[in-house]
Amino acid sequence: MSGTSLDGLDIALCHIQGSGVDTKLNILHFETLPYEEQFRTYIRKIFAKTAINQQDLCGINPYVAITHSNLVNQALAKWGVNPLDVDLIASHGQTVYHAPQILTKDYNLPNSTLQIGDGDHIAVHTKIITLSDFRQKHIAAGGEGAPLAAYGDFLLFTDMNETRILLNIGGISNFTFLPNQNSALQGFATDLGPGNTMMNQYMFEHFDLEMDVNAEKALSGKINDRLLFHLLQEDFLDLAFPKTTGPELFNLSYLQKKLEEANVDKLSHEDIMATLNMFSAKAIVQGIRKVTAGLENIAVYVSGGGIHNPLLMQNISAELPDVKVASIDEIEMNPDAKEACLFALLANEAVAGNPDHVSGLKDSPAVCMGKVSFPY
Ligand SMILES: CC(=O)N[C@@H]1[C@@H](O[C@H](C)C(=O)O)[C@H](O)[C@@H](COP(=O)(O)O)O[C@@H]1O
Repeated sequence: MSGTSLDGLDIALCHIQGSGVDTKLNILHFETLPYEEQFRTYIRKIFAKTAINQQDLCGINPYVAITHSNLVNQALAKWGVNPLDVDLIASHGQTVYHAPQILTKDYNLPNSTLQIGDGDHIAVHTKIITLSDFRQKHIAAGGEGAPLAAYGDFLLFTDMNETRILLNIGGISNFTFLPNQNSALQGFATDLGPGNTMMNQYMFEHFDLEMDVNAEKALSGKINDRLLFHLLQEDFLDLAFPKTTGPELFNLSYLQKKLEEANVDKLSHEDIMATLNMFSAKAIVQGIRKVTAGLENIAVYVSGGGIHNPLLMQNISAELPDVKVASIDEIEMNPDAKEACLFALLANEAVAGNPDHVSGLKDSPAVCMGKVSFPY
């Protein structure tokens, strides 16, 4: 899995038995192998941009696949695993544009999303059968191509008594709502708004750093309430669930527009980072509050890069004093590995499962996803 933050490729070697609610998934190895600067520079040329050079897009598609193959081969060598012992690769690829109609407002064109890193190249370079391009069938069957985490979350983490919110804070934040098994409610998943993406973009632009490590910058700044108020004025945040978004909306132009609307000047970079941090927390908490009203025995289990931002986690917990907020570690899943594992599970469902397994989910079409590429 490679997400919006462009930090590296998340590689999970999973041993899977069974399918559907009987799936048993064990993580044998997990590692995030960092990207080199050249890779990030190429992706940034086309990532979430409306105008790009087509020759770049054409070449970056196999380049992503070859880079990912090399990283997978490196990981297997490091773990002492023979590629012939690996049944399948599930490759999410790299999202370069995510365009639901709510973003484009062009209703002649369907919802769309584009993940590059061609599966045939991965199969040939790793000699492992590869499933890729998971999001297209979700759209073909009526969805927005995301969040796909719903499927794995539903199969692996539904609990008898506890109502669970599985919150993933990547570049964009999303959650899967999993009512307990005795509830008449149905589970579903939705994006919420920015996770780390605006903070990361700001750090890159002004400090030439990939992220605000340990929230150092945000912790030394002061929240500007006017800017925060304007950041929160966005139609997307008020739309009904489910909905999806990306850095196509939540980016530095968005921040610039809000700075002008708020008419504040002389904010330090640190103040802006403190405000962006609270903006992500509030967008997340507002989303959670919409589903928790009137419910008891709720736990929020967090995964994704955001869990390493102490201020973000503190801001979220402080706004949810009546709800248990914990790392997804607590229900025996590595918070960094979760999304990679979920794609392994999707691939398992495609080859051994049944679309009916996920028919209990609301607003997530009951389909098996992924396209098959053979090495020879
Ligand atoms: C359209 C798209 O690509 N969405 C992904 C989003 O997909 C998850 C698996 C989903 O569909 O349920 C992911 O959570 C996030 C993680 O980002 P990173 O933590 O890797 O930065 O990136 C992107 O928004």
